[in-house]
Amino acid sequence: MLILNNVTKHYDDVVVLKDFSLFVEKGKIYSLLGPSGCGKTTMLRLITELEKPDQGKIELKGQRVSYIFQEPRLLPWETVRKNLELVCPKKERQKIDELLELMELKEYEGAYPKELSGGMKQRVSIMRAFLHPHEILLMDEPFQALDLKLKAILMKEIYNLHQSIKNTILFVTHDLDEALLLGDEIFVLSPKPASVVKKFSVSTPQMERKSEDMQFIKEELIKLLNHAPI
Ligand SMILES: Nc1ncnc2c1ncn2[C@@H]1O[C@H](COP(=O)(O)OP(=O)(O)OP(=O)(O)O)[C@@H](O)[C@H]1O
Repeated sequence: MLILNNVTKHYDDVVVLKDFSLFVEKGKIYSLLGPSGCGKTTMLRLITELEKPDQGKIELKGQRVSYIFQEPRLLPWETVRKNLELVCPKKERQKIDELLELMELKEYEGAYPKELSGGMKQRVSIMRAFLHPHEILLMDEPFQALDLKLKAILMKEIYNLHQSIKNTILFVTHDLDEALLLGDEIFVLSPKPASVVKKFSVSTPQMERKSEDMQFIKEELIKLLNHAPI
């Protein structure tokens, strides 16, 4: 469980979050859908404790946090394998080989980040986030720079990994289709200062979601977002 209780955060005279509250249950995927600049990244930074709220409280209850950023952020002077080993406890290193196989990057384990394409680097950073011991995974628009095919593959892989370790995922995006494909719960955020405008639960399992089944929620989301263009 993760609770944000009436959190307020401002930078100089800009109020980014005001009385922001969120209740997150263990083991679910939450899509947080909100317009650009509404304060999504700020909220994630507060959860990682990189920043402190001005008011309110964030309760992590001892859970560890892992993070997938918008861009890969790998250590450029280390190989793919070393980038992964650095976050992975020694006794769990066999997982690195399993993941390299799964992500079809085994033959690149000795390569340096500059030798990889953007999509390959983002795959390594996804592996790294899953190898880092955690209960809560924060994903900050991780598919932004990727083409549609790779995005679909990675979303499926992230879902499969989530199913195997049952982590809690907070997935921040401004892409309606991404939010609908991955979330068990979808929270629509207002423009800055962000607040939760509406919540939707999606009961259809992720791998069985077809666009026609999602049409109703999609139309509702579009109506809400039309008041806050994304
Ligand atoms: N360190 C900072 N100092 C000053 N202002 C900041 C800082 N970090 C964020 N902001 C401001 O806070 C607001 C929210 O930024 P944030 O990055 O949290 O939004 P976001 O919803 O993640 O945006 P995007 O979808 O474009 O990534 C923006 O107006 C931004 O300029």
